[in-house]
Amino acid sequence: MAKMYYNGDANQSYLNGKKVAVIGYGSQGHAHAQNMRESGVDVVIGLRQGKSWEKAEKDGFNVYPVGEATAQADVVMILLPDEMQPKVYKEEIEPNLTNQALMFAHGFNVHFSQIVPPATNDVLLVAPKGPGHLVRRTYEQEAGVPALFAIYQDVTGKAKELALAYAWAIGSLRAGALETTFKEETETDLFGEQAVLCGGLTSLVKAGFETLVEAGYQPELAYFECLHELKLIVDLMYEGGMENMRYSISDTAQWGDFVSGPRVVDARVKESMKEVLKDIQEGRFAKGWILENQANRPEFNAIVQKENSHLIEQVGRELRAMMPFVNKDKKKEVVVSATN
Ligand SMILES: NC(=O)C1=CN([C@@H]2O[C@H](COP(=O)(O)OP(=O)(O)OC[C@H]3O[C@@H](n4cnc5c(N)ncnc54)[C@H](OP(=O)(O)O)[C@@H]3O)[C@@H](O)[C@H]2O)C=CC1
Ligand SMILES: CC(=O)[C@](C)(O)C(=O)O
Repeated sequence: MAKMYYNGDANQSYLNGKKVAVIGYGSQGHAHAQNMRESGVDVVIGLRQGKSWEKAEKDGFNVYPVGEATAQADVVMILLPDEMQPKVYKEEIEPNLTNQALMFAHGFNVHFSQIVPPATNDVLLVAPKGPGHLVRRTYEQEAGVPALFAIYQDVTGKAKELALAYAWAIGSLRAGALETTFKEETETDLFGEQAVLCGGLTSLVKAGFETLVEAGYQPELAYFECLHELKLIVDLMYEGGMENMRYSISDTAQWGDFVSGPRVVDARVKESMKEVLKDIQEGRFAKGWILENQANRPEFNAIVQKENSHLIEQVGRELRAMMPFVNKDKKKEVVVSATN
């Protein structure tokens, strides 16, 4: 087993007296900034004028243009959208670099040479293995999201100490951190989000939903069966593996799992996964994503429109509106129709 790092492995005072500039205040940025502040770290935010700037100010942070935040910091954590990073780095971060440590939460731009850091600075990543809003929510629950960390360049000899102190400050060492490389983090993160977590899962859920609806079953029933219940099943796997989930479901469901699962996700699926991984490893995915953004996202925007109008999304919106507890973190007034 690889070595996992936990709270006791970090020099928790390493960031004392140091200023961390979090560049970006979105999914990851708001979580890192708020968690670090509560861990006693001096945090400033680097942004452009806009909704994030207003939100960060409302959350009590000192917000500066990216260059100014970079210039005053000892550590710069870039939490901008991957496709925005090269331009902002070139125009606003690089000109303000002296000896700051440069940090990322995903290795994409360094690994695919969209950002070439100076040889004079520590360069590292701390990548929580989970959505930013859960990095924040679990921190508040005295828990944390596990993270990967990688050292790309260690000029000071302190890069690993910084990585562990940072992972501690955002709460990830409560769950554990694993050392990796920029290449391994980038390739596995892209693969996981494409073939399993997001791409694979949404395709499977939609296929299941469409199969039931096309066979004449009620869309609401198909939603509950193929999407809503998924969280309940995955929660059991999260808590105790597939064994725990299988313990909790019926033996009928377990038998169905064993005899039908491999028919749905058969050998062809694994072959497709290997092709997806190869596209990532050989840079074809990265090239396509970079070009899509350079062309101002024609395909991306069209697919978003199509996906959001899928029947499963329409049905889901209606059902979730009647289940405000589903989004307990979002304040929703319960609209109780006269017919309820
Ligand atoms: N989302 C996740 O859960 C995870 C993300 N990551 C990585 O974290 C990094 C950040 O991703 P994520 O948090 O999802 O990003 P988001 O899209 O959620 O947030 C991006 C932030 O950057 C700001 N921003 C965008 N463009 C600019 C600009 N030109 N100048 C200044 N600020 C700008 C946005 O502000 P504005 O309001 O102005 O648009 C926003 O605050 C990425 O490298 C990603 O791969 C890693 C693990 C998980
Ligand atoms: C949440 C996460 O880690 C992802 C799916 O890789 C991402 O949002 O980049």
